[in-house]
Amino acid sequence: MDIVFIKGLRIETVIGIYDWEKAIRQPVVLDIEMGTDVRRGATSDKIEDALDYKAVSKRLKQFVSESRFELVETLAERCAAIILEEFSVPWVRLSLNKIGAVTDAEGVGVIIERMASSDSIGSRSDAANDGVGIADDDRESAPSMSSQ
Ligand SMILES: Nc1nc2c(c(=O)[nH]1)N=C([C@H](O)[C@@H](O)CO)CN2
Repeated sequence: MDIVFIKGLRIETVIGIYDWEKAIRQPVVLDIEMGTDVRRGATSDKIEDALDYKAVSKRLKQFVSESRFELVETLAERCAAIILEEFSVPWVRLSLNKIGAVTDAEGVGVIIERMASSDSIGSRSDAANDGVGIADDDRESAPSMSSQ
């Protein structure tokens, strides 16, 4: 199996077990590996035949930034479920790092590995690759190299 990955996806969210944490937004960083077969996309050279890491990133940014959970475990499980179900990924490994949560630690969090249930494999949903909700970040032209 091949892997499409997303590394260092930083998203602000409401997360934590303490009352003060429920009143602020904190960053979490996701590292994701998604099992796939890249040969179809490599053969056609078309994004329709590939697992679109940008579409996955966009969906997770939307979900995580709007979510409110106490445990990193819960947020990680929900993100993995979105990847498996909405993008027809058969296997995912997801690391969720709550950076800054523990003084003197680079990060804390969870790493989970999940597989899709056998009846959902192969039933790719529309959300996976239909370009839903294209935002400014989804421009087809190259981003400006200007620093302003
Ligand atoms: N296994 C976990 N342990 C802890 C969590 C968590 O989500 N999972 N959360 C906290 C607090 O919210 C902490 O991050 C605040 O600094 C403590 N332990």
